[in-house]
Amino acid sequence: MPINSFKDDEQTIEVSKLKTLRRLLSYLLTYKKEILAVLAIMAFCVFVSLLNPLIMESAVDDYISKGDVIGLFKLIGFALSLNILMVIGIKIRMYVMARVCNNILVTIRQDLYSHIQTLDFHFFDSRPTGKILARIIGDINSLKDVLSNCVTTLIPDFITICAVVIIMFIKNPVLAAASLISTPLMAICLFLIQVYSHKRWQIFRKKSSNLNAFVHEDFSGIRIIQSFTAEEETKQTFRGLVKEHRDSFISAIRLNDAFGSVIDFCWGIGTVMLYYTGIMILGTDKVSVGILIAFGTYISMFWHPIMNLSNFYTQLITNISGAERVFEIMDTEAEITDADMVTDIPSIEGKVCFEHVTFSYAGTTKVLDDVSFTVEPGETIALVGPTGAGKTTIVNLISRFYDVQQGNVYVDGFDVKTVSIESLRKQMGIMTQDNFLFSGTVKDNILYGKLDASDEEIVTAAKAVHADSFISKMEKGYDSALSERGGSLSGGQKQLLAFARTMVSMPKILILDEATSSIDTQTELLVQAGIESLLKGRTSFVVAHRLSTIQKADRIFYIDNGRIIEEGSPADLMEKRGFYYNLYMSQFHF
Ligand SMILES: Nc1ncnc2c1ncn2[C@@H]1O[C@H](COP(=O)(O)OP(=O)(O)OP(=O)(O)O)[C@@H](O)[C@H]1O
Repeated sequence: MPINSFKDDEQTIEVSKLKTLRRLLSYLLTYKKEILAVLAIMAFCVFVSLLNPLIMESAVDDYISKGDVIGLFKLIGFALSLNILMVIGIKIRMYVMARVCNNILVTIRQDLYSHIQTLDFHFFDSRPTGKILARIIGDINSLKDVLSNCVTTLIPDFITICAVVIIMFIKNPVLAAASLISTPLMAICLFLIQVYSHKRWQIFRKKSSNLNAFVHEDFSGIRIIQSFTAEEETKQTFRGLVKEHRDSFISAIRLNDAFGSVIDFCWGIGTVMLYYTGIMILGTDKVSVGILIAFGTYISMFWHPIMNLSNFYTQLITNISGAERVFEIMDTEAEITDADMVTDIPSIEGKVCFEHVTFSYAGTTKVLDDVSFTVEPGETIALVGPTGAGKTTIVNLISRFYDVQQGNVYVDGFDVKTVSIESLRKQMGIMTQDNFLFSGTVKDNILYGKLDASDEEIVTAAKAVHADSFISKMEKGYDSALSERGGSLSGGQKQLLAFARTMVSMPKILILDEATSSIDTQTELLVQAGIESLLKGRTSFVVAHRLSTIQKADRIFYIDNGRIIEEGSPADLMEKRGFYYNLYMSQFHF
């Protein structure tokens, strides 16, 4: 997957608008009863509005012209009652549809969120978080009106148009043909406009997404920006993105305006033709004043729904690209998934074996090249080597965050591709340098390691890694609230808390990827002691640049250029005076 950033527009897959709309509308099926009720109300409203011109015709031709005042008042009373009922019906319809549509948005949002959680690192590596947010929030919001108007506009207006056309042709084909003469012109113009309009709205959504991605990235890194006084540069980038966003909107909205103008123009032609023809043939046996007045109403009853439909269509064109973007992610399949008929890995001992593993992220440059090793249960392995050598990649493959292209990774003799990912990762504890903490209490954060952990287990884990002392000093202890990413804690405290989170899960395999980098030397000694006692008999992989943290490792793998080029106990490697020895000497300046 190519890497996308806020600077690049996302590449979306072209899907037919009809297919997208059908898929969106399928969500309405869950609310059949509500939709049927709304349609029944709408049918009543259409019936009343179609009856109104006939009542008017009758009022003129049957009552006013004959001076029948009582009859006229009765007719008005009847029409008034029907119209009041129609207004009540419209209110109920609006309430029901608002509820249905909001429920559907909740469902789509939940579906999308759940699906994104199943996606693997490849997906998250390839796009900024802000662009994912844009789809979950903005794009889904844009679907509300489309859904609602599909039921309240599309169906009743379509029925109204058909009914009006039929009534007009039944009452007087000549006047009907004159009134509708401009419809073919309208159809051609609207078709041409929509082709360009859809493209422009797609561009607008991509620009919104870029802006979202930038703002998210910018505020996530605001401390860096302020410390390097780079505010002016980021302001300029922001200005550029806002301008692109605005321009793309203006370009798209300009075409939207064209829809209304075309309809107004065609409506005007139809009205002129109706009255011209009507006046020419007025007084002949089939054209009375009442019919001409009724046609005047019918023509607006024909063009009003057309205008509504065109507004709906504009809205559809504007927002369908949001639906396309939402469904595109829903259709994205994780590359790392459980195989068919997968089984859970049983409780493991912790043996890890790499067999001729070759791996690359993008399928081009080899990051690991024919790596083989076996680690026995309970062994502590330190991975050292220059930056970018492939240390993190090795530990990522053990947890199956990526799949190897060649060779195999085994845990307790099970190929990691053949067991369920959940059962595998549940038995591992992974700590990275970026120890992400969530907003919530200290306790909530530790519970992420084991959701059903008791208070006692939480405190034991925290004590084991010496996090208990600083947590107890906090105002509310384990119930103290943390801000986003643990912003209220020091770097070292964040790491100790992340340690406690990992410890509480009692993993059989522990991965510490630069996990002690923010801890001061004094704390590091304490943590080291905690880890040693707690992880006795557990397999652990420690990626470390600070060699002081790995002196008690059973074996050290020196990685360079995706290969293990030196391996042995710390003492053996020191004696060998090879790569590790040189690294050690350079760090401790002997
Ligand atoms: N998600 C990724 N997508 C593409 N390439 C990646 C990704 N992660 C790492 N790489 C590349 O793979 C190579 C190995 O990276 P890795 O993180 O395994 O190195 P490392 O030895 O852990 O480095 P460090 O000590 O600096 O953490 C690097 O060249 C890096 O640029």
